Amino acid sequence: MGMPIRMLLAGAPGSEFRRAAELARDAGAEVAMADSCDDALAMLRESGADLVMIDVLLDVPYFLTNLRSERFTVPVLACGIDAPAEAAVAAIRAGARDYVPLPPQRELIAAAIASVIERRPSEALAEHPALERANELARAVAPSSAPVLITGERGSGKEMMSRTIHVASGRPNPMLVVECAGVAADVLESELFGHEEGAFPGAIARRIGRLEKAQSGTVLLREIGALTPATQAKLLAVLQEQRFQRVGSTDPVPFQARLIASTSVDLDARVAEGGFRADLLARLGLVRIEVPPLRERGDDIAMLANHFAERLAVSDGMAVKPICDTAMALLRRYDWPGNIRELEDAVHRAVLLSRGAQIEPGDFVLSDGTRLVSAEAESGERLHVESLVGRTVEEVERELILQTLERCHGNRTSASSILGISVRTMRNKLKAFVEAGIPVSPAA
Ligand SMILES: Nc1ncnc2c1ncn2[C@@H]1O[C@H](COP(=O)(O)OP(=O)(O)OP(=O)(O)O)[C@@H](O)[C@H]1O
Repeated sequence: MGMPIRMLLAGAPGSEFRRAAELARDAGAEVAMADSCDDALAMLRESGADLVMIDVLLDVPYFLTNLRSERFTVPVLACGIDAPAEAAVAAIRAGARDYVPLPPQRELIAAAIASVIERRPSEALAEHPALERANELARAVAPSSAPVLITGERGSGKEMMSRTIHVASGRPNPMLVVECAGVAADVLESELFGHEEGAFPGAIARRIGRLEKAQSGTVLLREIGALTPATQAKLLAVLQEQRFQRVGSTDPVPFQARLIASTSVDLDARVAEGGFRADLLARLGLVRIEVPPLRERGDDIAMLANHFAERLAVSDGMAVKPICDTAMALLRRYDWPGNIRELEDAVHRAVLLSRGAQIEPGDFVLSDGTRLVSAEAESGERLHVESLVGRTVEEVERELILQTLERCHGNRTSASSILGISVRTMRNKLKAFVEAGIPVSPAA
C-alpha cells in the first residue's frame, strides 16, 4: 500500500465531526480539521489533501470557487447534520462530489476513502515514444537527489512528471508544490523559507516554510522563471549550501528535500535577456526533462480522451459512454494549445453534455464556449487561405470567380451576388477569361 490518504474535515468542531475523523482514521486516513473555509484553504495550501469533507453550513460554493481558481483538484464531499435537502443539492451543484449525512456511518466514510484510493493517478499515461523517453529519464534520475528541470507548455503534464519522479524516488515524505508565478516576492520567500515571529509586521508567529516542511520529500517549484533576482540568489545559495535561513533569522536550517523546478517559458532565452541567473539555471537544469506538447503525441490524444471519458463519468456518477469515431478524429486534428488540461476539461464538459449513446463531435465545447467543430472550421478556413499563399491575386481571383460560378451552375446573377460584385463586372471578367482561352461555365 502506498501513502495514507490525507483527509481534511472542514466544519464547526462538534462531536459528529470528531466521530467522522475517528472513522476516517480507522479506515486508514490521516485526518486534519479546519473550522472555516479560509482555514481549510490555508491548510490545503500548506500541506495539501487527497479528500476534503466540508459542512454545508460553511460557504461551500466560495470554497469550491477558490479551489478551482487555485487549481486544486482534490475531490470534495459535502456533509451535514440534519441539513435541509436544498443545502445538499446546492453543494453538489457547486461542484461537491457527493453528500454524506452526519452522524457518519462507518461504511460511507470507508467507501469515500476507498474511492479516492482507486482514483489516485498511479502513473502518468504515456505511449508516445517522446513521452515514454521522458518518463524513462525521470525514473532513471529519481533515486538521486539531483535537482531536475521540467520544461513544457502549459498544461502538458509537468507536475505529473514531477510526481512520477517523486513516487519513483521512494522518498518517505510527500511532494510539496509551490506556485512561483503571480505571488509577491516577500510572500513567496516566507512561503519557501518560513519566518520567525516578528520578522516583519504581521509575522505574529513562527512559520515553517515549504523547504523545511518537505523534510526529505520533494519540493516542486512551478514556473521557476517568475522568481525575482533576489529570490533566485537565495535559491542558488540553498542549492550550493544545502541549507537556508528562515526570514528574520540567522540560524541555518538544513535542506534535505529534492528540488524540482518546472517552466513553460524558455529559461535559456531569459538568461540571454538577463532575466534569469545563468548559474542557477546551470544547477537546476543539470537534468532536463522535456514534456512534449499534446499535439505532438499522436495516439496519446485518443488514449487520454478515452481515459478521461471513463474516469470523469465514473467520478460524476454518469454512464460511461464511448467517444464516437468522428469525434475522436476531431480531437486528433485539433492542436490543443492548453494541452492535457484543455483536453481533460473538454472531455469533462462532453461527458456532462452528451445525451446520446455515444459522445458526439457536437458535445465537445472549449473553455471559451466555442464548439470544437466550429473552432476547427475556423482553423480550416485559415488553412485554406494558407494554401493560397504564393499565388498571385489575379490567379486567386480567377479561381474564386470560376469556382463560385460553377457552384451556381453558371448563374451569373447568383454568383456575382455571392462574390459581392456587380453583374456587369462579372460579365467583363468572364469575357476576359474567355479571350485568354480559359473555359467558363455556360450561362444558366
Ligand atoms: N500523462 C498523463 N496522464 C494522465 N493525465 C495527465 C497526464 N499528464 C497530465 N495529466 C493531467 O493533465 C492536467 C495537467 O497536468 P499538469 O498539471 O501536470 O500540467 P503542467 O504542465 O504542470 O501545467 P502548468 O503548466 O499549468 O503548470 C492534470 O489534470 C493532470 O492530471
